[in-house]
Amino acid sequence: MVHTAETLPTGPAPSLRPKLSELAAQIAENAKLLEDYIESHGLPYPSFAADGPSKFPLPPASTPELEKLHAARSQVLTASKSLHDLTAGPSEMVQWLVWGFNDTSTLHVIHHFKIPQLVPETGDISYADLSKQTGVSSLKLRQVLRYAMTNRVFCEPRQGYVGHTALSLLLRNEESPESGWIGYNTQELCRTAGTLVPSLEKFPDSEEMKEAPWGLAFDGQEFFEYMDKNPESAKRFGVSMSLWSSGDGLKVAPLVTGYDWGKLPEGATVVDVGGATGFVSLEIAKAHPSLKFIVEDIAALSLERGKENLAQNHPELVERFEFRHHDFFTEQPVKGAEAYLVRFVLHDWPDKYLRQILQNLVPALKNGTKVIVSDFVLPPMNVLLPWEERRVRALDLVMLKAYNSNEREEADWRRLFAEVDTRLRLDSITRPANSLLWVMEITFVDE
Ligand SMILES: C[S@@+](CC[C@H](N)C(=O)[O-])C[C@H]1O[C@@H](n2cnc3c(N)ncnc32)[C@H](O)[C@@H]1O
Repeated sequence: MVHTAETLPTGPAPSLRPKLSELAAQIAENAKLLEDYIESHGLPYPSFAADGPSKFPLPPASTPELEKLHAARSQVLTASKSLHDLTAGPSEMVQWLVWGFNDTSTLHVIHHFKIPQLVPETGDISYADLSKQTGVSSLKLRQVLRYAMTNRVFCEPRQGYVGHTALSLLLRNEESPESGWIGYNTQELCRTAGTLVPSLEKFPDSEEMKEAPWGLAFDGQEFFEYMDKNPESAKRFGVSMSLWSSGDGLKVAPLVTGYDWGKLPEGATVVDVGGATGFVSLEIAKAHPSLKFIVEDIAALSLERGKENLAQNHPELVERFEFRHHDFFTEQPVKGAEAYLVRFVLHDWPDKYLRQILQNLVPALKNGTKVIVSDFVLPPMNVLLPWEERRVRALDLVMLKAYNSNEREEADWRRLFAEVDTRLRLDSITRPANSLLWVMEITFVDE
């Protein structure tokens, strides 16, 4: 039986006629809830100042109030955006919407000239001194930084001097996920802003990565090809991704507990297709001592790192792991394993390639084999709160820009599995608690 963990009602579209006072009341009510929790638990109070917390303080995952507080926070974010937009009015909104590139380009300057590293952790520095150290005129620096300050990136504690805020301080460490995120977006992904229209115009139906906005921005190089040739960019991309995985989104834990691995037979082998360093399999292995794993990837470096990590940090697991170079666009070489895990891989690929990846698994499957796909399942429009909706739609848009791909709704997944092979039976599609990724269990039925 196919079931969804969450009933996703296609709710009414968010009101197009909200009332200012009702939005304000919603904000007040939910903000009070959050504030009371923070104060009564002695958590650091949110602040723009450099000594403020780097994240909005929420309790740890096991706290019973967590869901309520998450919801309150989403309500505040959603209602305050509505209140802001409604009060700005359509004409003024147009001006700001299209100026979003000012936000990105000022961050680009800040990252490029290493301003966060030049501004002292405490205290401040004059524009003149920043100019000496960067070679950029202090007038121009002031123009850029004062705009960025309207986004809480740096502050001017006294006229002509720049100091850190909680946000800019996060960028002081060049290795931080936030710095990586800015580097990747301002130097790479941002270029697709200029190539989206040409890609849609020249290649309206294309499923080829080289014809995606990314390909057009990088002389026909596909995303993965580019990353292969630019290891520094690849590293930065990897670091920036941990911004998502360290949040509640892409953690491995929900897959470990959210799928019943115990139903696999004693001693079963799980093939982790596109498994990178095998970090996902590693967590499953710790919780399920009878399972064995074969981690496959095309990236030799990832496999090497995975092997090293296992030998150094988990020698007791080495016997249960194998690492193999495998291109998933060729036939699966490990035949007859009990399960094939494809986690966070398929969403990168347009339908045509997604089908090829799965088709290459089919010759290896035997009756009863499980194919476990863990990936995004896009909710229909208007199910999520608008704030969350925006986050999800942004991800979907990035799939288009980088890969000519898209996030899929439940109906898309069903269609795709059926197109690959009618013997692939989708048994369940569930979203583990606290996870952005869903888990789809498919059984190969060949009777
Ligand atoms: C987004 S990562 C997902 C990694 C991991 N499964 C996870 O859950 O985070 C996609 C992985 O697919 C691998 N990959 C890309 N193209 C591949 C190919 N043709 N064959 C095998 N692996 C490939 C990449 O090297 C990368 O490790």
